[in-house]
Amino acid sequence: MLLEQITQPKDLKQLSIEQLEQLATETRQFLVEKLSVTGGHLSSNLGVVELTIALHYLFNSPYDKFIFDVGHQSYVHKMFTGRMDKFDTLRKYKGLCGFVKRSESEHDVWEAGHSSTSLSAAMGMAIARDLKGDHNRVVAVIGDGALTGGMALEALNHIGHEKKNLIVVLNDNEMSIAPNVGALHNYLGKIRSDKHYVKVKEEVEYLIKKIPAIGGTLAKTIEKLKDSLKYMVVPGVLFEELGLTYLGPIDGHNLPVLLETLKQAEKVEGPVLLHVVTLKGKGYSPAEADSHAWHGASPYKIESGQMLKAVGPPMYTEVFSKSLIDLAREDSRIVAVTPAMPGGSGLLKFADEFPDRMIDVGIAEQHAATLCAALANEGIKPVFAVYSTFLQRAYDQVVHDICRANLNVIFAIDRAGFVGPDGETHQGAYDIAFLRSIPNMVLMMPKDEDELRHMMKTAVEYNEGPIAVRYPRISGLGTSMDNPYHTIPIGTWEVLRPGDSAVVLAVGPMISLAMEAAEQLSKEGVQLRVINARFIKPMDEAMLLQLAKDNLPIITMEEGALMGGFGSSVLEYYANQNLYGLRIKILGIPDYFVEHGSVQEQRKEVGLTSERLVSEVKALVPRRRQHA
Ligand SMILES: Cc1ncc(C[n+]2csc(CCOP(=O)(O)OP(=O)(O)O)c2C)c(N)n1
Ligand SMILES: CC(=O)[C@@H](O)[C@H](O)COP(=O)(O)O
Ligand SMILES: [Mg+2]
Repeated sequence: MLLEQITQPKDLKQLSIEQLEQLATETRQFLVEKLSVTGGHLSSNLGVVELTIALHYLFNSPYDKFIFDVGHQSYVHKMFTGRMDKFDTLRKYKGLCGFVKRSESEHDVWEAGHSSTSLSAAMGMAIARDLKGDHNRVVAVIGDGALTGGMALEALNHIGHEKKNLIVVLNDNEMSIAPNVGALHNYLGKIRSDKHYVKVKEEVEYLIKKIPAIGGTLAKTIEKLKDSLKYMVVPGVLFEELGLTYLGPIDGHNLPVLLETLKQAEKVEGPVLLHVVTLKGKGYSPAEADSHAWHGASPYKIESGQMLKAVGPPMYTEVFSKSLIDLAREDSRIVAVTPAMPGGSGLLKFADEFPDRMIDVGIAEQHAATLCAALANEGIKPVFAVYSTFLQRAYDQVVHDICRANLNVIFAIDRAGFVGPDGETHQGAYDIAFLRSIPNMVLMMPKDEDELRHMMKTAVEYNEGPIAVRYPRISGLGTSMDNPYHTIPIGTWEVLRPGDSAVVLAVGPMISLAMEAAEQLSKEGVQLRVINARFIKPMDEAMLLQLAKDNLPIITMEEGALMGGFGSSVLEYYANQNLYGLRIKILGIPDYFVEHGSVQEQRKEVGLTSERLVSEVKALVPRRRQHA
């Protein structure tokens, strides 16, 4: 096994081309075996095996800097940089991160998780290199999906202008998570598949070489035409026009061609874009057949390709999906908008039933947000389906185009709270803090999957401006969902369990933990009142004032950043009401980035547990009341 010989990139350099090809085969076997147990981004990594081998074979990481866009396709890079023995801990608590991670290796020079940042990073590193008088190469690997992200186009604009030496490897597998979309995708498709380009390009290049032999005025004319002739047939003319030298398209699985073209790229003065065509999922037939399903794979049986899905109540995403379809059947104004996450956001069935009312804009959250604003402006009822963490990308559009204009946009914010294996770059930790401070925004979170249905109904019926419902990346509680849809009065909380020793204002999945704690405390004579603080904004002020009158200790509990979160808004409220002297404790995600692991492990790490709540209540309730 060649793989066992590779502990550092320099070990690759001793191998022959045939051995490198053998190494590629062994690498794929390793990935398929390891990820059958851990899960992870299988199809993307299977697609970049030869590319990653070629980069480490030719260049000298970490002196030469490799930047992986998103970073979900960096497993092969991790294998060749001394971390093969850690793959059993991939995306596990305190184990190997599923994205590039500087603390893991000197070869990990740039972290990501969110898409489309690699070209900006490459440009920054190229400018820094030149300012320092260094001469290392800078190589960004960006996918065709990531290239649809606005940041990538901002960076290309700058790269083409500054003409710094850097290499952009466009890994074009025609897929984002789902099939890629957009004009850029269509353009790349034309280059990839139009044999006309290749044929005519060869003839033109042959002709151009012959010009000097023709001589005379004809040669001069053709010479003048040369550039326009070249541009007519050179694929990638878009990139050439932007100031990059375009090379390709080449087969991204053909090692000799990859090596030859990368060597050619290295000699070019200024920025180069090398267009490599790959197959997402290559080498494992289930992933080749459906690279969308195998983008974020759960553990699976290798032979059958059967993923081991958790059994039990539906994920909140599934409940969102079904309720949206139910509501859209009754209301033709409803349109769903997704920034490249139709599968993860639960919109595939919606798209099947309403193909004209599901809009995938590519990895373009900013565009998606303002598109929704304009749809609402024209009387459509847009549902912006977006992960909490990716909504961060569109913050100005939410403020400037949606909330300021007070437009009826519905935000269906999935992956709100801890997300588990994706870790710190993907935690849905900040949407409470960054949304509640925007005027006109309504923000709610259901206690269970049934309440999510009614919150969707409430959102569709709401016509006073933007309204957001956030829900977590977990299964529901198994509550019945037979109740007919009804609306919930905006800004109303509900008492789920009476109690006169202390009060907990719990948000979303924290309610289950609060009910467990209340049960435990009641055995010790402490009656914890549990309130479903289902509207984060506006809060239920009548209930807040009553709680002040009751003068019981109050604990807030949210799976969101403490800084500026729901608990903060409760503290602000009482301070603004000059209601001092209340005993209030706020529980949430502390002020640091929580790394990958399971949701349960992440909650435990930050103390979002029923046990923690029990101890905090006991600390606040006078001893005499504990035995009442
Ligand atoms: C800002 C942002 N939006 C959405 C995502 C979710 N996401 C992760 S990978 C991916 C698709 C990337 O496609 P591509 O760059 O072509 O890489 P491939 O997996 O095809 O190799 C998406 C949409 C993200 N990581 N960041
Ligand atoms: C790499 C990336 O950003 C996505 O693939 C993300 O990992 C999807 O998350 P879910 O698995 O929660 O859909
Ligand atoms: Mg792709």
